[in-house]
Amino acid sequence: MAAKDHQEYELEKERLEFTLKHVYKSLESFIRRKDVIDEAVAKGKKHFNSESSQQYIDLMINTMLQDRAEVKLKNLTQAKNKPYFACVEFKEEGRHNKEKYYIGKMALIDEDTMELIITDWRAPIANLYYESRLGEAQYSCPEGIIKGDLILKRQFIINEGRLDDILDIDITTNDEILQASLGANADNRLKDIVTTIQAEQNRIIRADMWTPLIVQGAAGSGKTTIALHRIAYLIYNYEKAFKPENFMIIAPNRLFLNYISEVLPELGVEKALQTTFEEFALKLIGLKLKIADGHEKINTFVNESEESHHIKRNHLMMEESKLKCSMLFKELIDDYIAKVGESYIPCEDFKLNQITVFRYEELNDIFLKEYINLPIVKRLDELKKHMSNRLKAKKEAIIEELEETCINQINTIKNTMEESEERQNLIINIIDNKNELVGKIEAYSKKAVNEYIKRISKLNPFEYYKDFLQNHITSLDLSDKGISGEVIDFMVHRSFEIFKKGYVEIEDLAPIIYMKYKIYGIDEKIPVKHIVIDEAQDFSPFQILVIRKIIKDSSFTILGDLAQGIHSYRGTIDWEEIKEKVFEGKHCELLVLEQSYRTTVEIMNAANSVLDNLKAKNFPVAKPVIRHGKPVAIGRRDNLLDICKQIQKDMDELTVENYKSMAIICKTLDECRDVYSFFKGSKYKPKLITGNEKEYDSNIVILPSYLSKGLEFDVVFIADCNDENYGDNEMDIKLLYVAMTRPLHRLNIYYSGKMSPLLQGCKGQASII
Ligand SMILES: Nc1ncnc2c1ncn2[C@@H]1O[C@H](COP(=O)(O)OP(=O)(O)OP(=O)(O)O)[C@@H](O)[C@H]1O
Repeated sequence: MAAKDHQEYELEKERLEFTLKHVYKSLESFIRRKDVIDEAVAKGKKHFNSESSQQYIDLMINTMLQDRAEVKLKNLTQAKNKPYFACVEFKEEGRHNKEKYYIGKMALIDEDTMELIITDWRAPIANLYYESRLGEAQYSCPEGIIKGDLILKRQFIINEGRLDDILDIDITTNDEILQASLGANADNRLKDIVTTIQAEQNRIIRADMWTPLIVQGAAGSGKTTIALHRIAYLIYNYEKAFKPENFMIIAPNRLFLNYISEVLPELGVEKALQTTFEEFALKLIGLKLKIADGHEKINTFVNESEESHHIKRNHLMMEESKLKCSMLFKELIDDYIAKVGESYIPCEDFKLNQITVFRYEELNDIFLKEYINLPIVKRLDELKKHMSNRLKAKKEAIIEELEETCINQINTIKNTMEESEERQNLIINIIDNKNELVGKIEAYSKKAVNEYIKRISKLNPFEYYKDFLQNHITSLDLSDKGISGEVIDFMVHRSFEIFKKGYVEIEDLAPIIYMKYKIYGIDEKIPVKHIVIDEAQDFSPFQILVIRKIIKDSSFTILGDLAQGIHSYRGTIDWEEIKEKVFEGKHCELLVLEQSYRTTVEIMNAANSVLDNLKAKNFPVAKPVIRHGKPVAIGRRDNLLDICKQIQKDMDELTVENYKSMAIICKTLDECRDVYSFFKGSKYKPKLITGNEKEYDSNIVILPSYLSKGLEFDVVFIADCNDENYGDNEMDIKLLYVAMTRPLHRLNIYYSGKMSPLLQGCKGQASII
């Protein structure tokens, strides 16, 4: 239905004009205001005098105002096109009048009358739009729960300031706008979904900031999208307490960060921190370490050959990763650090001038017991205070004793000798000796503590880690923990081979940070209050624990999908472990998202049938939103070359159908390279993704399945899905599942030779091409 056919079209059109008038008015006033601020900042910078603290404060304030004005201007400019997307009409209990609230991406208030013209989607009352049905409804806000009657829920389609459609809705799921939005084609970036956030997603976005939240969400359930909306929501609601820089997203790689980079600015959030675990870890460790390319390892695993020594080596590499990422490894490091502590201070008494100030046992007791909760090096600082205080008291007593001895000696001389030059010289000698001794004691006492402490040899965290591997772990028998000596020997040997080349692996980062945390303490100020971890199934509990320990008092939103855990050998296989080991019994919410929005029923059902091959499943299966499309196409071709030729033909047809983004997903990087050599001269100019790209800037890509996680495309071609590439094992099942859940609209699977047995379940519903 066109907007004009709606019975309240004139009324809504008038409202839109009224709103736009205010948007323009506000925009003009902000442009003027910003000009003034810009001038003040420019002046402040030009005449900056570092000695004047007032000038510094003024410049800081003006720069902050300038940032805010920029965001506001950007929001207002967006609002010119689409000032709001919905409205609710609500009659609060006990009030006579009903009120209409127009909900948009930002709030707008008439500064003369203080009338609320647009309500921000993050405001408490906007909850009515996302979660309530018509009739009795309520929402909670800082003042408590507000009850009343929800009379109207209306969506608007507004483009470039023009009212194109009006839709009165009740049930929030499955509405027309959601269908239209899901049916649209993907460009190469994730987008905001404020208009169509679903109730189950809304609950996650608005969940309490301080309760750790884990979200197990099926492929395409909107985890990444809602993680970003949650940040925008928290920044809005905690605006007074926190700045955007207090929020940090940790994602798997730079390419992914680039892919999601437009959502936050679209939501009016500019400065939230975005990083990968590797970057974050390297900064914290502070040493010049290089990280080995993690994709090589997964590529080795997915490339598994039939040769037994390769199978064996891959198995040992997986066991090594598993061990380094396990909580057992953390406990072994704890034991090692306890041992380091036990022999840390010199095994000798602390003396001054042959007089014992502290016995070694006493010192060690203070070091090991009194300050056990401090990092080792920080304990030394406390120990130094004890030593200095005791030394000062001891020194004063010694000097007093010397003074007394000196006086006694002089008195004896005076009583036993006649006044003479010799007696005078003797007394002067005694005084000089005493003064010299006092001087020596004073001088030595100044450096005695430091000299004692200097005898302690300190290693840097990486050296401690190497020592732990080489000397501690090799001396242990961990067979009762299921770790064979062979795995330990392999781990140590392989680790040192990598270290010698100047690299560490991602698995080494959490242990090295943990070493630093326990031995040195982390002094870097990390001003982060809330951490969002996306694709968290690829993070080990140990990694998350380390983040939690070093960014104290921060809260967490952790989102992932165990079904996509292709790095499960170093990731998480059960959220309960994170609840127990990372949050140590603290109340922690685990929410599940089953509904999947990305793809069609046909594609999701086919992907689910692949997942059915997994023997042990500890996660709910994705349920597609009702959106039908073409059946999944499966076809056999003679070889990879023929598959490429077929894909090129498909691309020609699908381009005519207006599909913009397409991906050819292969199992391995080598296979991707082969496919790329066929396509690189073609008009499609695809980009080969190898895992080290920082920018996501192409509509047609060729990539290995393990790098496709998190991304989405209008069309996906899987090549080559034969029984050699995708066998009936956990890794292959997950890789194929990830690849099959990437398309929005179309999925064509090609194989040469024998079809993968994993496709048996979906073959019946597929179209054979
Ligand atoms: N409420 C919604 N309204 C409209 N689109 C939505 C909604 N929720 C999710 N989507 C769309 O579904 C797709 C999948 O979202 P997203 O990538 O955030 O899911 P995900 O759970 O992180 O997926 P995966 O784990 O498979 O990478 C995106 O295109 C997103 O815009």
